[in-house]
Amino acid sequence: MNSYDIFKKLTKGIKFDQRRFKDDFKKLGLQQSASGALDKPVVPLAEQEHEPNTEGKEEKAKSKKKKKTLNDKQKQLKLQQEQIRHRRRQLGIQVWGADVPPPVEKFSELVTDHEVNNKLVANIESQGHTLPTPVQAQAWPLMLQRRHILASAPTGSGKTAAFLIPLLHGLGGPKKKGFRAVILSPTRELASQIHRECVRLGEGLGIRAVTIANVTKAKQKYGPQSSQKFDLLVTTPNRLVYMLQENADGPPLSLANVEWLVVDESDRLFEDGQRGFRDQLATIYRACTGPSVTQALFSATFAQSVQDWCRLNLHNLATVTVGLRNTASEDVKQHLQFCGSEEGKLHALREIFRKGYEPPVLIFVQTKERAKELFRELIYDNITVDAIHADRTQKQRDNVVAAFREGKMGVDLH
Ligand SMILES: Nc1ncnc2c1ncn2[C@@H]1O[C@H](COP(=O)(O)OP(=O)(O)OP(=O)(O)O)[C@@H](O)[C@H]1O
Repeated sequence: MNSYDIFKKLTKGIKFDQRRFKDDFKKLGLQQSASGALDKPVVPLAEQEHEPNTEGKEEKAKSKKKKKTLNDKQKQLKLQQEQIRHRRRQLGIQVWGADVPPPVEKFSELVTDHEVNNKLVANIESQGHTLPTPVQAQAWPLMLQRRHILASAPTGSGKTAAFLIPLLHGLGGPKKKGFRAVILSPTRELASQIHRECVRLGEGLGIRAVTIANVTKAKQKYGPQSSQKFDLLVTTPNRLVYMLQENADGPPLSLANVEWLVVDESDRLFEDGQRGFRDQLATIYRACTGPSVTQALFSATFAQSVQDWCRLNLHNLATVTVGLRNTASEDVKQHLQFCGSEEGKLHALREIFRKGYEPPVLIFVQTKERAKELFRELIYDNITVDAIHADRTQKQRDNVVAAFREGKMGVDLH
């Protein structure tokens, strides 16, 4: 026990006048505080470390608390991310790209989390759908953020509504600015189908969606001299390219105000086929001269060439794949029939029909010549069959689709 300890013990509870006993304090090695009250003794630095430093303790506690909050936040974030990954796994969704938002779980989230018009959500619910399909669940939040997207999901997985809902939301309502959204589809029939769906989903929003039935009339209706009272165009690329060809007064149709460009069945449109879709697409992209054009490409299969193009041309692209890449829908039963030769195909087909079949039946062939040939063969087999190909008029094509939809025709050739 040193002198200070002894002094402390002896003077416990007593206050000293430090000014009066200044010399004694000095002798004892005690320090005077500014207030004049007995203070801590001057202790060498080495000893100070052992002194209980309450200020440091507080800071340590604060930083510990801060660290804990940070850790808690990180843990929460990790948990959320794991939950999102789990949900994507459950839905068979794979995503690539930075900061991809979580998939939506319910239609109502579109209203609560993404400020989508109630009417639009009511329109999709009124079709009897209860939950978003996987491609819708992931494409909606992405497109609502105006991200470029490349999505592949099986046939019949609801891709049309996957791009239509964000598009209709983005357009908001009618404006007299001409076309602000363009949807490209490889065939006129598909374009009409998308247009029908668009009208159904957009009911009550006032957005004017049109499709080109006749190019000459369309030039007058949608040209620069028109009222510009239209917002969305659904068309095949070749019709649109025709409408973009310059004449003496400039192009008959302007895409200068386009904000959205959607390519449906993008893998087919990107094929290096005889119809040169790529060149047509390039012409259309060039005509969309607006300051910001969000692009969305949807298809049933995943094509590497399409992804390469998107990565090269679209900033901050998000890629979404539903199911295993390039596998058929699990809802479709498939059967592989070996036919041996070209002629064998017809025999095999006849055998299938002879055994009995349940209409409607759709047969896809490679070329219009093949469609014509097969049509000529089947028409004599007492089968109600018709064909759609590029040599048929729009009226004929529409009639075939109508008869097929109404069940008046058993077999349709494409
Ligand atoms: N959320 C949903 N729940 C149930 N059915 C839906 C939903 N959304 C769309 N559908 C329906 O699924 C069917 C197929 O949709 P859609 O034609 O959009 O598929 P798709 O993926 O575009 O197919 P394809 O690759 O053949 O063009 C339609 O009848 C559509 O009304």
